[in-house]
Formats: sequence, structure tokens, C-alpha cells
Amino acid sequence: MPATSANLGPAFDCAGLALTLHDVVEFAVADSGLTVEVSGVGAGELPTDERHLVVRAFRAACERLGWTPPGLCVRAENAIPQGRGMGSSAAAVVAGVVGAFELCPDVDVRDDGAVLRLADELEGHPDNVAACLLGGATLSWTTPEGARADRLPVSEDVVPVVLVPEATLSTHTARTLLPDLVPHADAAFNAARAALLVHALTAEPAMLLEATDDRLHQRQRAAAMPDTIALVDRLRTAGHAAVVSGAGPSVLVLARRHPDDVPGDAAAVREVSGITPDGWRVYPLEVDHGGARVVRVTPGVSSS
Ligand SMILES: Nc1ncnc2c1ncn2[C@@H]1O[C@H](COP(=O)(O)OP(=O)(O)O)[C@@H](O)[C@H]1O
Ligand SMILES: N[C@@H](CCOP(=O)(O)O)C(=O)O
Repeated sequence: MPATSANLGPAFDCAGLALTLHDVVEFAVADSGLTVEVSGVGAGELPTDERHLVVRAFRAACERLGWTPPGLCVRAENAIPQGRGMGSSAAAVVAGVVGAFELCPDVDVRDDGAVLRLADELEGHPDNVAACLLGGATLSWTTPEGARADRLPVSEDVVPVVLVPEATLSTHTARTLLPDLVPHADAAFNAARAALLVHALTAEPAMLLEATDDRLHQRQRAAAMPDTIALVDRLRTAGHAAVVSGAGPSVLVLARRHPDDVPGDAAAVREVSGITPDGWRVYPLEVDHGGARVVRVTPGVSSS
């Protein structure tokens, strides 16, 4: 399951980008009971019972499918930082829902529309789950029948860099900081940037700085992440398309590849690292174009 960065500046709750940093979750139907093993991020901290988010999502999907497995084993190897705005909860939810659809004996072909609708219901917003499930950059929207999403072809010149602080911020808390009403002028400002963002991401990365400005959510959440907003401002002043990643407190920079860059060493990434204060981890990543990936392992056969 890929990490995801939502909003991409102006496209609040409707744009997401899948990144090459992954949680790997294994499921097996057992004769009885529940076992949950967690390694990597969250090991020793996350619950290993029915409260585990992957298990909750798996159970919700089973209920939707009308299936009750006799027992369940879940093994998670996590790399996505949690509570940092990199879609860790969306990855857990998508893992659980996809796991149930894949294992349910009554499902012949997984219906990704149904997976997306349920994952959105569980997560509360469709942007991260859409990008996690489908990969690439996604646009998502809600309809009376539930969430829908589609992918955008992202320009090869876009290099996503995520800057992750020590501090955490729960998405739930960050959402309580948003006002119920916004000025019409700010809504129009964001609508223009969100439309431009599609053009910038797919065809004209030089427009990314202008296309990633926001008036609807970043400053409204500043009190909960002042260092994040300060870093976004510093990077933007230096000409980098920096935004709050998801609900924060990480920062996403949509850097650009330069024709003289050696593969794996973009000058823009070095510049961004140089501006980033000590104590922040720098993740130079790529766009994950595939999204959630399923590998079936035959029971009784081990692989290395
Ligand atoms: N891989 C995971 N397995 C189980 N629970 C998880 C996992 N990742 C995140 N969570 C749960 O979701 C919470 C973080 O979710 P959230 O506040 O939405 O932040 P994020 O931006 O990382 O998605 C964690 O504190 C934990 O309760
Ligand atoms: N649109 C949501 C995105 C939350 O992303 P996360 O990675 O922080 O869970 C929001 O801004 O609340």
C-alpha cells in the first residue's frame, strides 16, 4: 500500500498523489481467532486486536460482503510514518478492504468502485484512499451513491519530496480546526488553483508554484503546526512548490527534474534538503503509478 499526500495545496479533499513508500500487509484465513503482528512503524504501539485499523476495515468489508471468515491472521510491515499527513490511515483502511475483497470466496473479480466507496466511508474523505488504491495522481469526488475517482497522467518531470518532522498531528484534530464557512473570494481563489494544478501536474510543471497556493485549509491549521507553515513559506519564497502534506504536519514539495540531473540526484531535491531544518527527515520519492498491489501466495509454500 503506497503512502499518499492529499490536497496538493488547493485541491482540499479531492486530489491525492501516491508515493513510493509502502506498508506491506499479509492476510490469511485461519481456523479460528485473530492474530495481528506489526513490524516497522507502529510496532509496540498499535493495538494487535480487533481495534487495529486494518482489522476494523477488513471486518467492515466482510460485513458489506456478507462473509464471516472463521479466523484471521494479519501481518503488517509498516514504513509509512503515522500521524504525519502521509496517508498511513488510508493505507491501513485500503489494505483491510482490499484484503477482504481478495479473500472472500464469493468475490470473483474485485470491484474497485465498491472498495473505494467503502474505504471513503471509513476514512471520511476520498482523496488519500483514491490515490492509495489507484496509484498516480488522483482526483476524487463524492456523489449521492458514494465516492468516485479517476487518475491523471503525471508529468515525468515531477519529483515529490516529503519532509517529515518529529511532531505528529492527528487528521481528526486537524479537521476540527477548519471553519464551517469560507469567503467566496477564497473559494474562487482555490477553484482557479485546483484547475491550474491539473494542467501543471500533467503538462506544465513550471506552473506548479502558482498552482499549489491555498487559502482554504493550510493557514487555518497553522496554530497546530507553526513550524510546518514556516517551512512551506520559506520553500515557496525560494521558488519551490511546497504545500502541507495532507492534514500535516509533513511538507510535500513538488520539485522538478532538470535536464542536467543525474538519475536519482535532482538538483531541486538537494536545494530543498538545504533549506530544511535539522530534525526533519527528507524523503526524496517517486510517484507510485500502480497503487495497491496484491500478491497471492499459495498456502504452505514459502518464498524468500
Ligand atoms: N498501518 C497502520 N496500522 C494500523 N493503524 C494505523 C496504521 N496507520 C495508521 N493507523 C492509525 O491511524 C492513525 C493515524 O491516522 P491519521 O491521524 O489519519 O494520520 P495519517 O496522516 O498518518 O493518516 C494512527 O495513530 C493509528 O491509530
Ligand atoms: N483532505 C484531508 C487529507 C488528510 O490526509 P492525511 O494524510 O493527513 O490523513 C485533510 O486535509 O483533512
